[in-house]
Amino acid sequence: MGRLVVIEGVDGAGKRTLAQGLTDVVTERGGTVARLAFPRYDDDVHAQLVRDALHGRLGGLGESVYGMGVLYALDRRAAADEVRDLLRHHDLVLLDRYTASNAAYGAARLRQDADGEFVRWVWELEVDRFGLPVPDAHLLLRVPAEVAAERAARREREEADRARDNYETDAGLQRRCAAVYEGLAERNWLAPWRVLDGTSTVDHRAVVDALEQAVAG
Ligand SMILES: Nc1ncnc2c1ncn2[C@@H]1O[C@H](COP(=O)(O)OP(=O)(O)OP(=O)(O)O)[C@@H](O)[C@H]1O
Ligand SMILES: Cc1cn([C@H]2C[C@H](O)[C@@H](COP(=O)(O)O)O2)c(=O)[nH]c1=O
Repeated sequence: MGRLVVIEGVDGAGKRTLAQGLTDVVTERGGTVARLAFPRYDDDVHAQLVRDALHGRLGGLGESVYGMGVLYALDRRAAADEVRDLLRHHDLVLLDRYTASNAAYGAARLRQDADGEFVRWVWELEVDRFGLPVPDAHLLLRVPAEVAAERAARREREEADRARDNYETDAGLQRRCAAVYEGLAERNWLAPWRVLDGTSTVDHRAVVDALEQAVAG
């Protein structure tokens, strides 16, 4: 049975880049890695509705924090069997965002913290009610919101189809979200958290070593 590891962080923190770096190290060492990124815009109708809402195309739905939370969660619910199957066939299943993203962004939108009602609701919905696979570990890429925003803006200029959405252009939301993530990590919410400094080059070998030790220990 493989390990389920989730990468979290604000928009532009470098999650996709970290996922690729960790994948390279694990495969170099002979292991197998499967990756998913949530929302699954290419595969799931709930994720496609999320995208519409994030770009202001679903009327008032995007305003509803709980409504958005349900759509994100339904995308994961639809992926749950696939995640379980991937865990049976790979050493590492690496997720770019998962349940903690819902907790962090929703709480930040409602100006709550990691002990707030919204974070509890996400756990009740996604873990207790939907029975989603629980991660073995979270990796939080800690990056000042300004740095992440600059990276996201640069990526928007450089890559086609990467126009920033309503969350990505909201600097206050990104700052509050970074604070909620810190609270989730302090509490080891849902699973253990390891915080990585995303402002400099991440040592991918050291991260994989630490994950392997955590599994062995
Ligand atoms: N450690 C780093 N130092 C400098 N630039 C980085 C670093 N990691 C990623 N970047 C750059 O920052 C930009 C955003 O990175 P990436 O796409 O990995 O972020 P992300 O967290 O997956 O973003 P999003 O959540 O918005 O999809 C990219 O242009 C990437 O090359
Ligand atoms: C999975 C998930 C994501 N979000 C937020 C985080 C981002 O701002 C957007 C879209 O994600 P992307 O990585 O930029 O494609 O949605 C969320 O609030 N809840 C979630 O479960």
